[in-house]
Amino acid sequence: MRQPTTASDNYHLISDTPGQWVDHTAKYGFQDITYKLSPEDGTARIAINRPEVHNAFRPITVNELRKAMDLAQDDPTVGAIILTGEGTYAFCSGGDQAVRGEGGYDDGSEPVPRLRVLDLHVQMRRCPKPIIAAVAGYAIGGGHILHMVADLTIAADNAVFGQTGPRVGSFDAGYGSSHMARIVGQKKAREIWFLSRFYSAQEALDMGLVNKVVPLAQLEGETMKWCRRIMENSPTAISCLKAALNADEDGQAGSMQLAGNATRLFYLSEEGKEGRDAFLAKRPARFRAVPTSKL
Ligand SMILES: CC(C)(COP(=O)(O)OP(=O)(O)OC[C@H]1O[C@@H](n2cnc3c(N)ncnc32)[C@H](O)[C@@H]1OP(=O)(O)O)[C@@H](O)C(=O)NCCC(=O)NCCSC(=O)c1cc(O)c2ccccc2c1O
Repeated sequence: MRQPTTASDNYHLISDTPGQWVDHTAKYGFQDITYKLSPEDGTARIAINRPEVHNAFRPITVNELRKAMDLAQDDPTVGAIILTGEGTYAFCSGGDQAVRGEGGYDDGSEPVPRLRVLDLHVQMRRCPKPIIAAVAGYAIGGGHILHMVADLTIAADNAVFGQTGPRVGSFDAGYGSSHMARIVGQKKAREIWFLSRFYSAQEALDMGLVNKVVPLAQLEGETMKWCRRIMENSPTAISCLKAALNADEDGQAGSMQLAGNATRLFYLSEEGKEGRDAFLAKRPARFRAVPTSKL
């Protein structure tokens, strides 16, 4: 008699080879990040590339990340987005303290100092495609928040996680606090912020901060395996699930994201199209005559 088995999902058959990356960094004039696509896998790879400061971000970096996220979101060939850091020593060490000015980060690229990374967080939440953080080395401060805001995190066994805000006179009272508490619970979130100590990859796994820990050499392959599996699945189902999982935490904006999915699906239905077609033909709509109106 056949026995039920976890292998019946065929997950073990999915390749964990690295992506075949095509580098689009120069095409978009990016200087602080790299932007690559693996067309065969339908995956975009966005990486912070400031190794001299352990991939700390300045306004230029954040604005390039926002642009790259837009590119990946609007590219119909992309179904999964990897967010990572170049090199193996740091995913990201947070906001670049050397350009922390009065009232925000200021590298001279914008007219006023801003905390633009908060806009990036919102953009990542609203992106209908899954974002997977691949973390090698330090994910600290604002870098730690970036991986938390991503939908999934694969960590290398050399990863180190933590907040430093209270040590450097900063705090993130947005997703960096509330989303963290949803992930690890209120007591643990208070510990992470109030003590500002660092945690190993295994400790992060134990508290649900990351999805999987793998040897450093397997980080890219494992991340690609997750992306390939996601690409096998229904993009609409995944997009609606992301919106649903965000919805209660994101309040009205979260409901709106979910509602937008509903409207878009309705537009694809015969009933939705009948309303448009009737208006354009200047005739009464016959909603009840089309196959999708059987509620
Ligand atoms: C990550 C480290 C623990 C690594 O330590 P290590 O000893 O290995 O390396 P060094 O400290 O010697 O660093 C080498 C080199 O890099 C520079 N550097 C590292 N991180 C940064 C950084 N974040 N900003 C600027 N420069 C950095 C370092 O100065 C060295 O330069 P040299 O010229 O001396 O070679 C350790 O580096 C570390 O603890 N880094 C700082 C982590 C940190 O405090 N990050 C900022 C937290 S606050 C934040 O990120 C933040 C950002 C936002 O945009 C917010 C927005 C809204 C609300 C809150 C925000 C927020 O809190």
